[in-house]
Amino acid sequence: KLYRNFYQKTCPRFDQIMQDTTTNKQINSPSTAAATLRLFFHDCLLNGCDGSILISSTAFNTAERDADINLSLPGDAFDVIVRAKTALELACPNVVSCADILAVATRNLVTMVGGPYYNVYLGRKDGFVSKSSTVEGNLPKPTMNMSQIIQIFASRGFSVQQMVALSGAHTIGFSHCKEFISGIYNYSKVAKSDPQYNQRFASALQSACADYKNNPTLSVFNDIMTPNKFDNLYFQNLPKGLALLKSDHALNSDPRTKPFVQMYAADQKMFFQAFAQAMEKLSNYGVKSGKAGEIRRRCDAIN
Ligand code: HEM
Ligand SMILES: [Ca+2]
Ligand SMILES: [Ca+2]
Repeated sequence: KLYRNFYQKTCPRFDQIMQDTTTNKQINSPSTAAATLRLFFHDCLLNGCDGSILISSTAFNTAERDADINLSLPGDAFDVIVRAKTALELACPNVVSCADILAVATRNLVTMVGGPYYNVYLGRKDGFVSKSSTVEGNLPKPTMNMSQIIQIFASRGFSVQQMVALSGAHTIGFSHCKEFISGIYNYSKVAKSDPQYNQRFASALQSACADYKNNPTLSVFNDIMTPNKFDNLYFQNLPKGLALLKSDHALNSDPRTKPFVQMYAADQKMFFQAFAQAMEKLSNYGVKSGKAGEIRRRCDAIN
């Protein structure tokens, strides 16, 4: 259903325009890569990779992006999509879908910050449905237990190993204090084999988040070692007690996921291969073709 050179005839400058737009945006706003990767993940898990996350609410419909969990999706991620769409509409009107733009922008940005390249096949149509009421339970939350998280991925055909590889996305970007605040005060000292928060890390987080109730924008890097570089340091941090979210910690303590954490911590090449494969699979998940979708004129509204 998807093709490597889908826009070759209809929009020959597609690749170039995508490359220019993502590069400019990332240079001017370095948080764009992580923002867009999370946006893409949240798009694909609901209704497949169909740009449903890009739709704005109207008087008649509260859209996915206004569900609680999506309110923290940064404006920079939406902005890079709007910029690419604007440039593409000038070059080849009514041809390129917002879903394709989001998939390619994500790949370009991941590669730009040091991550692996993977192929993104093209020809996705944009979906007609985006409802905030369908979001709950369909996206992982740090408070879920590992069985719940595994189930969210398994129901979409992703193995435990692929879920762990995809979680390596937390090698870039940040989390708001409210996402991990409960863990940094009542963390317990446990056996060396299963460290929870490193004590100094927990105190640093406590001071970084001291004022979070007054200032809900306070946030901390997901990977304190190399926050802006896509690498395997996220996995190396976990056994050291330097994971930020409860769900990150859990990857290293649950026997189902720990072997993969160890593997990717030891070997960045294996992580990159697994991540690239899993991202290619995610990019194809639930894509729409034919009458099941459309080419949106604006990414934030159904035609
Ligand atoms: C495994 C279960 C997962 C859970 C529980 C989880 C949860 C979270 C939470 C709570 C945040 C912080 C959001 C904020 O405060 O703004 C976050 C950030 C992020 N997540 Fe996940 N996530 C998971 C998996 C994934 C996957 C599979 C990807 C992508 C393939 C991903 C990509 C990201 C990125 C890139 C950020 C940083 C966003 C930014 O800097 O703007 N996450 N995640
Ligand atoms: Ca979607
Ligand atoms: Ca990193």
